[in-house]
Amino acid sequence: MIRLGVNIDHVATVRQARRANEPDPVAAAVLATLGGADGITIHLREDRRHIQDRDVYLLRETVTTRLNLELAAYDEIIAIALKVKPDEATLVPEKRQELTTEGGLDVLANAAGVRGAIEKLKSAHIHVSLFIDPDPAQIDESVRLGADAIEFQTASYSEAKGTAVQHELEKLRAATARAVGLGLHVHMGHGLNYWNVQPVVRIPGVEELNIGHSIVSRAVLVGMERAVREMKNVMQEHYPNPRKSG
Ligand SMILES: CC(=O)[C@@H](O)[C@H](O)COP(=O)(O)O
Ligand SMILES: NCC(=O)COP(=O)(O)O
Repeated sequence: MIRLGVNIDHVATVRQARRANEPDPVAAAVLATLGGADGITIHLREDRRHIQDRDVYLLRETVTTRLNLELAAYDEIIAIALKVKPDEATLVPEKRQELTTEGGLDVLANAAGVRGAIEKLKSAHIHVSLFIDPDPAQIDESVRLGADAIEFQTASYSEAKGTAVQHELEKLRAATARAVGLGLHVHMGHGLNYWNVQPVVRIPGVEELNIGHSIVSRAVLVGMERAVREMKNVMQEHYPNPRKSG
């Protein structure tokens, strides 16, 4: 079965709306875990618009599953990662002016910086993933740079309309097959929700999905534990079961 990493960034977005102390992402992580989350994902942005340094340190102490820290390759943030030692670090692109992450990290254009970041993180025995487009050249370079895993950005798929949806799904299927063939662990994330996740869990070779905004949006209405449980149920219901296929 595919693991679910719950991204709790936007619990912190609600807190930061008033620069208050609640809702606490640490409490959200406990509830997400009770709901069946296989890991917790957080994005410590350079502009600290949501997750704060304090959240990262406390979550390292309290997360009992896997802590995945998303970060851009800024020296300051890498230094925090080396201190905190998350189970996994996912290198992502980042721009202050963006509303949310836009596309995948261009590991070809940023090879030197990405290689340096990977070397530092792996020297601290942190599993490294690269958040990239489902593109053969990006996959091949990720292998050359020494990544343990890649996370295909699914924004292009989640924002697709009409016939483009199947085209984007096919890109994800082909990219996953290529990456698995090259020995990479394959994750996916960005813009996945309770409906568009269904075809994604049927892609052979995907090991983990990182889902945040749609789960937090549901959690605002029904609570985090139930929102995560419902996502796990959708993933399990649509995951290909060899026994079912007869
Ligand atoms: C990399 C990615 O797609 C998300 O995990 C990331 O966290 C998005 O950034 P925001 O959560 O700040 O929108
Ligand atoms: N890397 C994707 C992630 O962690 C969550 O993205 P989203 O579901 O908040 O769009």
